[in-house]
Amino acid sequence: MVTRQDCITLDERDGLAEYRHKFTLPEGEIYLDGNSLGAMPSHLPARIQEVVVKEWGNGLIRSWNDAGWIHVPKRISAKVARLIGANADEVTVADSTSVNLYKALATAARLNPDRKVILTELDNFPTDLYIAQGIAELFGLEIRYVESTPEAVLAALDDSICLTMLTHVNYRTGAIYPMAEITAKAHQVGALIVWDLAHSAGAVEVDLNAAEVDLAVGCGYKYLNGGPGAPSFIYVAKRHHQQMRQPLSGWHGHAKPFEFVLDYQPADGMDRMQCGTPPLISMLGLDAALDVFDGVDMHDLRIKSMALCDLFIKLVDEKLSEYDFGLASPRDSAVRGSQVSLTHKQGYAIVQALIARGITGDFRMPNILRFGFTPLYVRYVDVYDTVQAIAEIMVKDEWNQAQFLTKKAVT
Ligand SMILES: Cc1ncc(COP(=O)(O)O)c(C=O)c1O
Ligand SMILES: Nc1c(O)cccc1C(=O)C[C@H](N)C(=O)O
Repeated sequence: MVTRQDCITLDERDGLAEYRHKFTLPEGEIYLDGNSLGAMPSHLPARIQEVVVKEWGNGLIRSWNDAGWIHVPKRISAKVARLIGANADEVTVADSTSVNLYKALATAARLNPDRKVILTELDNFPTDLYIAQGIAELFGLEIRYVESTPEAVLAALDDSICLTMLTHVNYRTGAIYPMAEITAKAHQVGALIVWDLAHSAGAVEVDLNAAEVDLAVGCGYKYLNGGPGAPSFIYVAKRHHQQMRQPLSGWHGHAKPFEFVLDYQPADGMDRMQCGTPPLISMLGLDAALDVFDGVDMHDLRIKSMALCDLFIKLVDEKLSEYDFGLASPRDSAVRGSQVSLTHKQGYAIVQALIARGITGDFRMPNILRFGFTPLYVRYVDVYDTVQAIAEIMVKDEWNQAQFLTKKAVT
């Protein structure tokens, strides 16, 4: 049996423990939803204040040059690139994940014009599917949906596929696809691949270059902690840069934006993936947030992430065996991201009861209780206290109250 003291000891020995102090979390709260919205790095308010008051308020339009605003996307891109195994000139930060998916899918479709099928997975995150549906309509493509398993995806890859779009770490279960194997098979049949790294970047080790990935997108406000609605990133392998054309041909993606010429002429490299004026306040928030990763070895982070998740599963086995919980995530940490999802028919109410106790996870339809373990700020003792709290909620039927049973509009 794992004791609370065992967990405290693990925290004392944790090489990443000091990083928790770089975040501001509400006193007494256990936050297990960094896979949806990352926690706030403590230095962010001062930096945002400086951006607003000094750079905007005082520097006004001059700050594009004086404060270097014009170079911000490039600076951030280099920080993101390190976390996903890419070169700095293969990444740019702009827009939302949905918009970057739109650009990525359209770019891939144009790079492979003779093929007619987008291959994707049934349990992909809805925005990915909706964007693919929009692209399919525009380009006259067909979408083929397969079950969200590596086997189903590998079996469906044939020479009709134009592009494959998959989310590397499944948002509901946390299952990880074998990126290199699937990418290699896609290439064998002449298809391109677009990976969504929303639940991977900053949470698991990703090596886009080693896997020879064509395109990828990812989110700035989850494990990268950039703040609500922080811009996202897009990656395109260097070998596609010459031919790539994205459809959102805005002036920030123009070769000479300040010459104000009549015709669109795409900029070289990833600048081409820009569209309009970047949301600077948000961008600079992400820029500052990424500094938290300075000195973090992604391998160490992954080891802690796996240990937190394994501990959670072990404690669930020990303390919750009589309450009809299921495990929706893989038991094998090698194929599981930085989250663990349980199933329970009263999942929604149990999550609400936990939130009322100051422990934030979330609920995903139809019956999934989702717990994200962000290794930079979640402690082993938090894992213990969470499972202990679930056990108490079950023993006392604490979930069975009107305010926990009524679904909220946004969760
Ligand atoms: C896999 C995945 N892709 C994309 C998104 C979000 O995209 P956007 O930031 O455009 O809302 C999410 C979560 O919101 C997600 O889980
Ligand atoms: N992006 C979100 C939002 O605008 C509102 C509420 C939640 C979110 C999320 O990020 C959800 C998240 N991507 C998920 O994995 O379910």
